[in-house]
Amino acid sequence: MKLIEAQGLRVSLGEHPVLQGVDFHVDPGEIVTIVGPNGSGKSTLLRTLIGAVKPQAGKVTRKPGLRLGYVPQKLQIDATLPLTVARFLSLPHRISRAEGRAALEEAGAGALEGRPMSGLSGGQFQRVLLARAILGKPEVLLLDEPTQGLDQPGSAAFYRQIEQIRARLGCAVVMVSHELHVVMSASDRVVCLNGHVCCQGHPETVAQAAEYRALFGTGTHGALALYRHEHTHTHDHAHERGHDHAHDHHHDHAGHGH
Ligand SMILES: Nc1ncnc2c1ncn2[C@@H]1O[C@H](COP(=O)(O)OP(=O)(O)OP(=O)(O)O)[C@@H](O)[C@H]1O
Repeated sequence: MKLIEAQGLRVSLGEHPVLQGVDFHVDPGEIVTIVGPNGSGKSTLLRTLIGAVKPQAGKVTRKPGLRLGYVPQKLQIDATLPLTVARFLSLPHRISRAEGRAALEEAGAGALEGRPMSGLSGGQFQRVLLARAILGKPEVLLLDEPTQGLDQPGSAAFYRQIEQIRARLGCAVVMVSHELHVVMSASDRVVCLNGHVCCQGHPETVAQAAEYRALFGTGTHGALALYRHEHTHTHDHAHERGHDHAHDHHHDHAGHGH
């Protein structure tokens, strides 16, 4: 059974049509990444999936009793509220110190326990929200641009943490990300959104798709270079005729840059 299934979504915000004819689903345990240009409706899709935005047409079906963990891109909290990270985690359900620590550790925010919420950076804040989401033992974890502001090694480390969380909880993960290079290798499925679903599938398939290339160009170093690279590897040992060929392509693309 699918954890979440959306069919024919149409969402307008104010006068602005944001999503049209969007179908989307989440299977148990999979990592799905939503990519797309700025303003393409990625955050709106996540918010519609969790029920925070009502679609004008279409419907979202969630498995009855589904446990969701949602980490928004931003969340306003009152800066004058004296609230430590540990206290924030035990609202509204009390948790033990050990549970709080373990969740922070798992979210990559181990050192933040005693810090005031109001003093956290955007990235630290999201880690704390992730820790809070983990405490709810979600079946689906939805993350809106969780690697924003991280450098490349930082994001790669973050994706490894997400995979560990998935392995331990067995949860599905739906993420929005701009970081094509890292995303492509960390996802089971990529959905490319631009108001509608342009293309979707296995990361490699999407990276090669004409619709994806039209949006992101062929200068997405990582995404394409990564796969060229893997491709040459498989041929390295095989000593096939195709080897030089693949190798040439690799340089070709790297050379084209943007
Ligand atoms: N409350 C709102 N009222 C009117 N328009 C809105 C509202 N919220 C978002 N929008 C518009 O809807 C469109 C989609 O926004 P959304 O945040 O879903 O895009 P996104 O793909 O997540 O963008 P980004 O990559 O920049 O985060 C944008 O053009 C945005 O300006």
